[in-house]
Amino acid sequence: MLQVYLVRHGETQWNAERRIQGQSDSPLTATGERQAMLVGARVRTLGITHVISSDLGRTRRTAEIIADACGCDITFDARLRELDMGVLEKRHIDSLTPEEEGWRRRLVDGTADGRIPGGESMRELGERVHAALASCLALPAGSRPLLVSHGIALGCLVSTILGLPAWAERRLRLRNCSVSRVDYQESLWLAPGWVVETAGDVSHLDVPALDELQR
Ligand SMILES: O=C(O)[C@@H](CO)OP(=O)(O)O
Repeated sequence: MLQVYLVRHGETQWNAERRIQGQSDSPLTATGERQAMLVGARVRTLGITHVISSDLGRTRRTAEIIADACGCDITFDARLRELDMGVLEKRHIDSLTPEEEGWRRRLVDGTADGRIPGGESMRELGERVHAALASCLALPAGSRPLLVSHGIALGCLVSTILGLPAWAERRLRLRNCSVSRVDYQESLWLAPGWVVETAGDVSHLDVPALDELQR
């Protein structure tokens, strides 16, 4: 059975500052670098064969650290990028006007085609992250890939695999450098297709990361 590991990148400067990134970027903090090293130490014995990463800087750096621990090359896939959050990118969460907060809330309150001006809808995000995951099915038999991506992107992926709407991603806390696992099963008896084995495991981190709402 194909097992795919899903890792959110390490803490970044803007995560720590509660600043919206989306497809904008900021570097890992020293904490983020350490988190990535702890993921590497955890997964290096799991037989990871491929590291596939969003091409944004924070995921690239996280993937480099993990791939080094696993002795793998890295493949970059832009479909694993974070949700494009349009005109709100780079903005501090606490600086948003009520109208701007409404744009963000529309993304999480069930409007599949809602979007922040200049940004991407949850429907569009779901389509591309599922396409990226499906690509793992074409890897050689016996492959065990690890995907490095982002909070909303991975939350959307896991939520929709569970049969929840894409916007349920806000109800699933995927902290920095959390490890999730999804398996692809062919069974006719149980639910064929992707199943969630683990979501948001941080037991390998010495200090569980805070997410932007907890800071
Ligand atoms: O883009 C961001 O600001 C956050 C949102 O959750 O995502 P990530 O830090 O995982 O890229």
